[in-house]
Parts: sequence; structure tokens; C-alpha cells
Amino acid sequence: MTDIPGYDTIRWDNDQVVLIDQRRLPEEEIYLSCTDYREVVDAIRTLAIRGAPAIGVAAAMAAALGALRFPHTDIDGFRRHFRDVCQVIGTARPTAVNLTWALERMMSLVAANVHPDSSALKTRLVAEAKAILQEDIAINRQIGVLGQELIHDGDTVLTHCNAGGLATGGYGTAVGVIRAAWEAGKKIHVLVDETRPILQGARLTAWEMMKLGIPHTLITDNAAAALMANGKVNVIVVGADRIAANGDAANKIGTYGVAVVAQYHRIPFYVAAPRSTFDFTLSDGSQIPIEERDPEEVTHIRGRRIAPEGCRALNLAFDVTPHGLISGIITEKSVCRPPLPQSVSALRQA
Ligand SMILES: CSC[C@H]1O[C@H](OP(=O)(O)O)[C@H](O)[C@@H]1O
Repeated sequence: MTDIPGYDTIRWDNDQVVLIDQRRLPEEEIYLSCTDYREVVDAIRTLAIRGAPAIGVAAAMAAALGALRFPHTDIDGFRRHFRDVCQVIGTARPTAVNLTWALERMMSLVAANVHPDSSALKTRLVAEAKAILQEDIAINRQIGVLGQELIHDGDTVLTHCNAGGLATGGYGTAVGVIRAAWEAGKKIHVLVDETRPILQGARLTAWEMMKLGIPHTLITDNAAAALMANGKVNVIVVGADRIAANGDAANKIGTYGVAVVAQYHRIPFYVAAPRSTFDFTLSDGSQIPIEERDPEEVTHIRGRRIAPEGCRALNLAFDVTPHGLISGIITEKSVCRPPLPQSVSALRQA
């Protein structure tokens, strides 16, 4: 079970991957049961499950499903099969590095296997996928422990998109920091950016805030700057999908604008992310692949057209916040402080 009573983001259940369909929230709490890895890939692509750490868990469980579907025991055939399965899963979404990280972790088990028979390996892969889920929850909790020290009693905290239990194994990164501060007894108020076009803030973060009983106010994305200008925001915490070696961080589109305005108004802007979200192979954020999604996600809301027929739309799913705009990156190991290129480099060695 996740850490918020009453729902699971994702779980392994009787050799099926069961996940809450986030496209149906907040009106309906519907679960999808996936018996084939390609169903999980589709769930990731269509944002039935989304959020970098949650995508990593889903990728690992999809790989485990794929392993179980291999009908033979010969190890060479299994290795080829598993490689093909992971290649398909790896195409699900491009920006969140957790997907690649999880697949590499699963593939390393196969590479290290010495048994001539794949039966034991299949069992081991299922156990690894379940372990990745449990580790994510524990890592998120630790991020919360370290991050909540940056939130003070009486603060108004702004967050963008959803980096909560629904975006992770169940506790949350940025929302994990917020809930840890709340659970520490701090009287905070959360400003939730609705986060166009998919409305992860309005549909998912607000839903989580209600479940957690944390005081919050939903705002339109275009209200954030004015609220910062009027002194209504004390601190900002967001998630991340991929962080380069110098601390540049990719997150939901709109995050960069929030960070620029935050610096202008001298408001601390923090990123919360597990170590698995760092991509040390990239020297800076310009190398982070930015997903471009279907323009209909912009021209329609919940399938209802809001722009004229034939109107062109651009749907960039993420943007990159340069490390110079980030006050700190909260990880399970430490809070990386400026100069981030140096502190992130130290994290790499940790
Ligand atoms: C804890 S990572 C959550 C991260 O993922 C979201 O993107 P999407 O909903 O498209 O998967 C957003 O960037 C969040 O900050």
C-alpha cells in the first residue's frame, strides 16, 4: 500500500501490474490491471501513470512482466527476449531518466546471471521490480525529512505540477517535502499551480492535498507571478524529471518561468528529486530530451475542444531550469547547495 491511505499509485499483484488510472482522477479512482508489458508501456505513454519515479517503477514492473511471458527456460533465448522487451519499454517517454535508470538496473541482473536456466532469474526480476517500488517510498521519505527543514512554520509553499505520491512510489518528492513539513506540525499553506495543459496540479496535487488534509489553494498558472510579487509566496518546491551533472533541472513546462520570477522576488526555489533522477552523462540541461506531446492536449480539455478547428498548437511537456536559478536540490543523500555543479558532482561520488 502507498503511504496515503486509500490508494496505490502502482503495485505488483498476482503477477499483474495494477495502477491507478490518473487520467480518471479526481472524479474516479479506477485501477488498470496490466498482464502484458505493452499495456504498461501504453499506460506510461498516455499518462495513466506519470511522474519520473513512478515511471521508473512502472518500467521495472513492465520488464518483470515481459520476463514472465518468456515461455522457455533457455537463458540465451531469454536474454534476447528481455533485451527486446526493454527496448520497447524504453521508448515509452523520453524525458524522465528514471525510466532508463530502472531498465538498466533490471538488465544488469540479467547480465550478471550465471544460471543456465531462466526460471530463477524471472523470479529475481520480479523481486527487483518490487524492491524498486519499496526503495522509492523510503527514498521519498528521506527527501521529506531533509527537505522539510527548509519549510518554516507559517510558510506559504508554491508547487507546480504533481510531484506527489501519484508521481512516485507513493510518498512524493516535492509533495513529500510538503507533507513532511505538515506532519512535523508546521502550519503551512500550499499554493497549487493547476499546470496546463494536462492539469496535474488541479486534478492530482489538489486531490492529494485533500487526502492528506493539507490546507491548499488551487491557482491558475498565470497567477503565480502576481502572488510572488505580492509577497504571498515564501518558498517554492517542485519535482524534476531529469537533472544534468551541473544541476540544470528538467521539469514540467512552466517551471522555468516560476524559477525566473522566484529569483526576481528573492523567493527560495527548491527542486526535490531522488538520485535516480540525475543523469550524470549529461554535462548540462541543453542535452536533456524534451518531450513534445500531441497538440490536442492543448486545443482540448478532457476531450472538449477549446481552440478553433485547425488552430495550430505547440505542446512542450517540459522545460529546463538552469542551476543558477535553483536554491537547492533536495535528495535522499543531502541538500545540494550552490554552486550546484560542484555540489551535484559531490553527490555523484556519494
Ligand atoms: C516526481 S517527478 C514528477 C514530475 O513529472 C511530471 O511530469 P509528467 O506529469 O508529464 O510525468 C512533472 O514534471 C513533475 O514535476
